Amino acid sequence: MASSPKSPSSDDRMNDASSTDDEEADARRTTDLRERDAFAKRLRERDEEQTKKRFRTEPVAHDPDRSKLSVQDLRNKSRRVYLANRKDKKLQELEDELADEDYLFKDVKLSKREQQEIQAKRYALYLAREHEKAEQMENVERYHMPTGKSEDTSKADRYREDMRSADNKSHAQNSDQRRWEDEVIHTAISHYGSLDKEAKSKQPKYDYILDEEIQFVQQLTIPGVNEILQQQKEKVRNNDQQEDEHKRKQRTLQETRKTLPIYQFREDLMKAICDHQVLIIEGETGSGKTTQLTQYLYEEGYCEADIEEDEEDEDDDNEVNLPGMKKKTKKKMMIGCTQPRRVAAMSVAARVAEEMDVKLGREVGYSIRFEDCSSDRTVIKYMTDVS
Ligand SMILES: Nc1ncnc2c1ncn2[C@@H]1O[C@H](COP(=O)(O)OP(=O)(O)OP(=O)(O)O)[C@@H](O)[C@H]1O
Repeated sequence: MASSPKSPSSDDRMNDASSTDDEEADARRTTDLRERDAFAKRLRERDEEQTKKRFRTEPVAHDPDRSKLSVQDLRNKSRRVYLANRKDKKLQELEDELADEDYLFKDVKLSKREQQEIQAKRYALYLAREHEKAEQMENVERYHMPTGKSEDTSKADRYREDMRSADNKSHAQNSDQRRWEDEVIHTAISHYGSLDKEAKSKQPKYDYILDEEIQFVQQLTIPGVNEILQQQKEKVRNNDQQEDEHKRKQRTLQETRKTLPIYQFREDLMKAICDHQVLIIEGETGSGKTTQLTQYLYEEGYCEADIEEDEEDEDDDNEVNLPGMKKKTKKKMMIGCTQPRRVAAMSVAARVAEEMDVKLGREVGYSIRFEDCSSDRTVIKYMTDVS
């Protein structure tokens, strides 16, 4: 016999209703919590996107080379990076400045100095850009000739080596190319032990001073008053010394002239020359015939002769010229001396110029084939027979 299902009592119905309500409330809470978390996550992500991160704390990979770097190396590297950035900044500034000047003073008439300044800036910018281009060409991957020096040989080389590995990845510290170079360099260097090795190692080691450093220091050093005075004194002293030296040399030359055999016959020779039209003088070689006789004649006044002129000089107002009276003027004459060889003519002329303390080619000169080293002032002239 089928029994009819038992209809739920009012209590049961109430219980059922309350459990359903609880479940719904739980589900709502869970959903709320999930939505809150999602919202908080979205907010965090958005904030992160909008925040500028100045410092990224990334884990530093262990680099064995890094630990070898000394503080000085690090300083150098940091300085290099700073200088590179600074250069870019300064160039940009210069470019902007020139653009501003172009824009502002395009139609204004600038003074010469201002124009020169702008031109100088433009030229500096041009040079800097060209330098940059050249640097880019340097970075092109290519074979670098090994220098044959180890890295700690010199500061300059170390710097170059460093730049090389930074420029070119294929030349990095552990690359094949680099290892091969190091190996070749190592085999090319001989190592010998020495007895005084210990003593040498105790000697103070000096660092290389680069030219740039010297210039840098010199530029910073402004000479003081005492230094300027010292420099001036030194200049005066040098001039005095030079003058003294010149005087001493002249004195020696004049004394040497007097020691020549011909010197003691000077008076007799001058008299004989005065009395005779043609004179043959015979003397030992080196006795002074060529160098001294010409000078004696000059010193006796044979280069200046009184010449009588018929024409009256109109320019000279002070002189009274009577009609028919002949006027006497001084005229420069030249003493000529022939030499068998061109070299002899040149050499003797140089010696006589030195003894007379004049410049070769002025008062004393020479004339040889294809070359005439004399002037209107020349009074003693040496020449070869054909010239
Ligand atoms: N070019 C010279 N540089 C230095 N000294 C020179 C030069 N020419 C001549 N003398 C010096 O001058 C001196 C006189 O030389 P000089 O030529 O006048 O002699 P010389 O009698 O003409 O000889 P020679 O008969 O060989 O021509 C020489 O002893 C020599 O010491």
